[in-house]
Amino acid sequence: MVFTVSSWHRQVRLNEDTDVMFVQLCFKRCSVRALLHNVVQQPATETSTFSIFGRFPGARKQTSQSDMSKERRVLQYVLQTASRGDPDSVLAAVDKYGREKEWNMSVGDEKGAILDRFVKERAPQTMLELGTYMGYSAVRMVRLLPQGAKFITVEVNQDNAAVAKEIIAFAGLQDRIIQVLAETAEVIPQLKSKFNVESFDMVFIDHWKDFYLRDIKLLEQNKLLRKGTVVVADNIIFPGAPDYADYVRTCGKYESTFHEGKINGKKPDGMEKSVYRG
Ligand SMILES: C[S@@+](CC[C@H](N)C(=O)[O-])C[C@H]1O[C@@H](n2cnc3c(N)ncnc32)[C@H](O)[C@@H]1O
Ligand SMILES: [Mg+2]
Repeated sequence: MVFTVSSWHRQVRLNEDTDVMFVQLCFKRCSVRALLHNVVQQPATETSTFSIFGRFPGARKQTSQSDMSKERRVLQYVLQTASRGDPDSVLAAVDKYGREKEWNMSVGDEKGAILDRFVKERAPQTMLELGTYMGYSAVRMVRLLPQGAKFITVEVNQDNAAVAKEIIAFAGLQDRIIQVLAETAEVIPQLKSKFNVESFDMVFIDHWKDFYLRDIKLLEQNKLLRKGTVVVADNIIFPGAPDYADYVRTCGKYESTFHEGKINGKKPDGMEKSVYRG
């Protein structure tokens, strides 16, 4: 059996013979016990993908509030405190929960405001997001898109995608967002044929940081970028995507600039805006 273990910035494959110390080295902030706990909970399929930070399909049933995943607790808070059909109130609720109760890896309001500016400036008719998570950034961007714009967001974790679906519907944006449950490398080559897009005016990259470089190259190879496409990548400083930042700044294909913004008002981070030269 082969397992894929992922955190929010790294993914490794392992099998029964993999040295646990190797896995722990790959995930410095995670205890071996946490990793093994998740390995033994996996159903015995040939290949399994799971996150060390979430609950997995087929894992224990949630029987109480404290047993719920963090993402489900955020969803519950949104449903209880935001106003149905009001995207701004949904964003405010996710931000408030993150600040006052439990942090989550949504882009947040400080970097979100920078993202808002980029979306307004570009006014994309076609947009792709890599990494939906709970749908916060999708709601954030789609509320500013011109009517009739096509917005596709890709997520590999089905629990996250399910929470995002409910948050997006509560915000009233279910008819304006195409949610795709897939691994980005698998779906990028199929975007043209399956979703009838020629290329994207804007792309937001915010999935596992090790995949940024692989996936921007895939977007280039599949001719999904064109002259003027704005590619925005989050978490350039923390957890960091140094190989990606180096590529967009030095390969000559992009006009690239860094935009600073903190995580939760504290931790230094920022986004890279790279305009494809075509
Ligand atoms: C940082 S979160 C995205 C946050 C979201 N953009 C927001 O700001 O609201 C990263 C998400 O990317 C997903 N992900 C990671 N690698 C992926 C891949 N290769 N394909 C699809 N989704 C992936 C994770 O499951 C996680 O939900
Ligand atoms: Mg991010």
